[in-house]
Amino acid sequence: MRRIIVLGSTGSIGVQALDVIARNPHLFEVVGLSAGTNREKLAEQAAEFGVEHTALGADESVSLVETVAADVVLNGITGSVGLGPTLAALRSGATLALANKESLIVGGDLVKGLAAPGQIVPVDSEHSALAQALRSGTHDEVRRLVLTASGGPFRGRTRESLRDVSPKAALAHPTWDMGLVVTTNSATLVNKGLEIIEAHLLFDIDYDRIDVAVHPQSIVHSMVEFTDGSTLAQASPPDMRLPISLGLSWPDRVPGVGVPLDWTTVQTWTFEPLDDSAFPAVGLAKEVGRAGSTYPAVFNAANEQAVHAFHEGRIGYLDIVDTVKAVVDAHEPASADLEGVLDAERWARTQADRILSRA
Ligand SMILES: NC(=O)C1=CN([C@@H]2O[C@H](COP(=O)(O)OP(=O)(O)OC[C@H]3O[C@@H](n4cnc5c(N)ncnc54)[C@H](OP(=O)(O)O)[C@@H]3O)[C@@H](O)[C@H]2O)C=CC1
Ligand SMILES: CC(=O)[C@@H](O)[C@H](O)COP(=O)(O)O
Ligand SMILES: [Mn+2]
Repeated sequence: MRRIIVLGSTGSIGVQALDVIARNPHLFEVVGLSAGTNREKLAEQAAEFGVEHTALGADESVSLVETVAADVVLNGITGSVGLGPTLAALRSGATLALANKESLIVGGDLVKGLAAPGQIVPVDSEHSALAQALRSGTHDEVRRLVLTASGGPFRGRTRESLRDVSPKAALAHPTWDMGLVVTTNSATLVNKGLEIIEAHLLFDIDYDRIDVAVHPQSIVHSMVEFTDGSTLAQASPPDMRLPISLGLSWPDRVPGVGVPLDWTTVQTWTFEPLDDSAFPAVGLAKEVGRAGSTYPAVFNAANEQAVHAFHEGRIGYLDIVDTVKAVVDAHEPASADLEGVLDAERWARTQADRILSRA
């Protein structure tokens, strides 16, 4: 029986994690829950799962992780505000089931330096797929990683045709039902950029050997190409409960958690290259990842500001990545210790807000 803390329990990842747990009471027990502001839903969940310890906000989430003993902390918080809870989870010695990719990306070596080997289990679907495929070979046998991308709701469009797209259109993800920020990031392809940095940090593969293939069906969740020319892909219908369950029970699988593919009906899986001119965020993220230091934190923080401005109707879709690029270009890297990262984030948010107010 594993004791689980679910951070961000009221969100898309959190609710699906509780569904997995509710269906497998012989495997998991919830010992702590946290949310941002949604006190009512948090209280309902605590009552349903008989949980004594709850927290609201990032600071209380840190205290929760520090005071409640758990085997696994699932970080399903959205945004880089999840950094403190990620660091606390690693310090606690629990396994960190990581959906909150932002904390790894902004924390970089800081997060990696705290993590024992195998302590971080990725929940992001692509990285879960890679982790599963990587069980089949050694690090030296890996030639490259290929992350699949759905392409988002604007796949096939030119940059100019995207100038006036609405927030509602950006939230119409073709294959996944997720929270507002990650869904918007899928529409700009910033999500795939963040995921390249996440893959580099998790699996120690250099950026030249991490590629993206657009796969609109979101059935193949990513692939590992090995040195002998063999490629292993992980495939399953798009349902986050599978990678979430692996995050909670790694290295074991939870029987029945997902519905397998149906091989008795005709289906077509397609793959195509990414259009870098319409979606420059992936190339920019690779540059940022290569530059390292405080650049990834700045990239992410500027994006978070821009995404919120877009949904408040203050800027257009194209302004999101244009703003991120302008902030990254203006950044002077600093030491990437915790203070340095937090300073760089504050600087990036202020800088982004200045640019956004003129957009
Ligand atoms: N949803 C998905 O399918 C996938 C998500 N991810 C990643 O998982 C993470 C969560 O995404 P998702 O579930 O979609 O997001 P949601 O917006 O649906 O949920 C976010 C959760 O974080 C909580 N939260 C927000 N701010 C704080 C804070 N300051 N302190 C504590 N909790 C906070 C929210 O609480 P409240 O309800 O009170 O606001 C909510 O529970 C993101 O990093 C995302 O990129 C990765 C792959 C797939
Ligand atoms: C489900 C998941 O892992 C998301 O991060 C997903 O990858 C988003 O889809 P895109 O491929 O459109 O970014
Ligand atoms: Mn993903």
